[in-house]
Order: sequence, then structure tokens, then C-alpha cells
Amino acid sequence: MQEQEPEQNQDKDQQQHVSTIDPGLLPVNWPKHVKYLVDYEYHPLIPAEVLDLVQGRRRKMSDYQSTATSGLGSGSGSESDNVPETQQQQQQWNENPPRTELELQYDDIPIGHAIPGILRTPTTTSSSPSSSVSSPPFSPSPPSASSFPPSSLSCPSALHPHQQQLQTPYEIRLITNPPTHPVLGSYGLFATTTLRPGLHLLDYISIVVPDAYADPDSDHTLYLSNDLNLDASAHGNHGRFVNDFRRIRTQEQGPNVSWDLYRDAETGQIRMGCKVLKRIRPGEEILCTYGKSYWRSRGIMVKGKEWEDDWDTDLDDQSDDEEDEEDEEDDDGI
Ligand SMILES: C[S@@+](CC[C@H](N)C(=O)[O-])C[C@H]1O[C@@H](n2cnc3c(N)ncnc32)[C@H](O)[C@@H]1O
Repeated sequence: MQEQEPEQNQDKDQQQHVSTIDPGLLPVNWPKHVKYLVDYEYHPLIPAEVLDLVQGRRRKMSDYQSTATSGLGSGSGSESDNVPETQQQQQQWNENPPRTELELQYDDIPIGHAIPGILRTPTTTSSSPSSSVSSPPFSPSPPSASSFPPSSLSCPSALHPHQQQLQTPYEIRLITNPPTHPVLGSYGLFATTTLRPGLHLLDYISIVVPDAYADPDSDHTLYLSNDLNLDASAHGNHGRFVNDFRRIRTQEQGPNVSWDLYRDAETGQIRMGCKVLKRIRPGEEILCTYGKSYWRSRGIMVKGKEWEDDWDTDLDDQSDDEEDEEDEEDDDGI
């Protein structure tokens, strides 16, 4: 399937950027009709209780940590269980009330550290209501290759957050070859340095939309939960350019990144992280799987399993001698 975008893009070239930040700060090849977001925006019709949950306002961070690591914390069980009988139980209940049914749906999300939008500068004029969410401290230390979400945040060139634009280890490219590429004439995301398995590469930033209001024709959606979708068709970041691996890599090779939800250790916000599964070399395309249902809903039957467990076994390959030698050669890899 090839996209129809080139002609549309010619028209869009005449348009003004809809992004509210200085166009000079936008990533190369950023489409004018898409608003660049540095953080999530939330649809106004998300119920308040759900919004509290996905923004991490419902509980103390330590509560989330205990549920993410050991199932449920001391307030385990749903609200209907274990009604407090003594004063002491009542106090515990007040401090750490049992999860509601709704909360239980969001309970086992691992804790991680957010990857900030690339534009973190006092000169940005984004009117995003959520742009006030504090960004985590910027850490130049490399993430652990074996854990996801990572315990620290990295950026290849470790630029200071006050610099106007953070360099990214990837870029948006117009795909012009090979001629067999299924997304020819459209855009994709490509590595600009070596990306190692386990790296938390970026977050899929978009508008968070209730399921009932999701655009069924959007080509840029991911599920956040049963109730919510991430839609980056008109508002997003680099994540919206990650293509599906099919007909680009073989089924045996599989995708080289995956999308995984995590809860930001600092804000409690639920975010969609992109984890590197296999070593990605400079110039290589960053590719995920959209899942069979994505293609089925577009009338396309795709072959192979939904997910092959060995797609992410490369995460264990760090001790491989040959790869270690390559690691040494790839000085600026991350
Ligand atoms: C999230 S967008 C990916 C970015 C898109 N290429 C762009 O420039 O905005 C998803 C759309 O890209 C196209 N696409 C991505 N991977 C594809 C693949 N392996 N084969 C065919 N089309 C693909 C499909 O049109 C799909 O609906």
C-alpha cells in the first residue's frame, strides 16, 4: 500500500505552520498541518476520574510504585472488598484507599522516566495546557540496556535543556528508496546514530482522546487503554512517523522498536514509550508493529504472528563479543 501524501503535501507547503513554536525550532521535515507537541494534550471530554488516573493525580507516587512492582499495594483489593471495621483500618483506608475497578485497569503499568519533548526552552510559546507538566531532570548517563522503562534518561549529545533545541538520535526523512518501499513518497523515522537494545528512545506524544471520540480514519492512533486513544494525526511529535515493519523487514527480523506504556516516576503521568528491541544502525529506519488489527481494520490481511517472543531476545545480546567490538567502534552510539 502506498500513501497518497505527496500531492497533499504540495498543498500543505503553501500553508502556515500550525505549530505554536518558532518554525525554526521544528524538526526537519515537520509537516505544517501538524501541531508539534512537547507533551500530551487531553481531550476536554475525558471523564475527570480517568483524567486523574492518566495524569497520575489520584495517588502518591509511592502507591504507584508499590503496585507496579508487587501487584497491589497495602490498599489492595477493590473498593467493594474489606470494608474497614476498626478505627485503625479506617485510617489505613483513608491514607491508601483500595483501588476502584477503574484504577485496577491502570494498575500494573511500570514506572519509568519520561523522555521530554525535544523542545524545552523558555522561548517556546506552546499554548499546550499540559506543557506546564514539569520535565524530569536531564541526565547524560546512558540507560540500562536491559531494563525498560529505563531508570535514567539519555540524549546522545547531552545538551543542556536550556539550549534551544535538543538533538535527537533520529530524524524524519522523506522515503525515496528503495523503489519497493511500501511507504515510498511518505515519511519515516530514521536513526542518526547507533541505537542499542533497551534504549528508551522517545515517547509517542499526541492528543489523548476518549474512545468514543477517536477518529476511525486516523492513521496515527495507538491505544492507551480500553477507554483512551493517542491520536497524533493533527498534533504530535516524532513518534507519529514510525512506520510498520511489514514489507520493509522480514517477519523473522521483526520490528526494531516496540511501544510500551509506563508511568512517569516524577509526575505519575501515563506515557507511551518507544523501546529499542534490536540494534539500529545510523541511517536505518525505525520500525514497529502496528498489530494485525490495525491492518485488518483497513481491509489488509497481514501474515505472521501478532507478536513473536524472539523479536525482543536481542535485549539479552549485550555480551555478544562481535557486538561489543561494534560498540567500541560506534563511539557516539547510545
Ligand atoms: C503512523 S503513520 C506512519 C507515518 C507516515 N508514513 C507519515 O508520513 O505520516 C501510519 C501510516 O503509514 C503507512 N504505513 C506505515 N507502515 C507501512 C507499511 N509497512 N506498509 C504500508 N504502509 C505503511 C500507512 O498508510 C499507515 O496508515
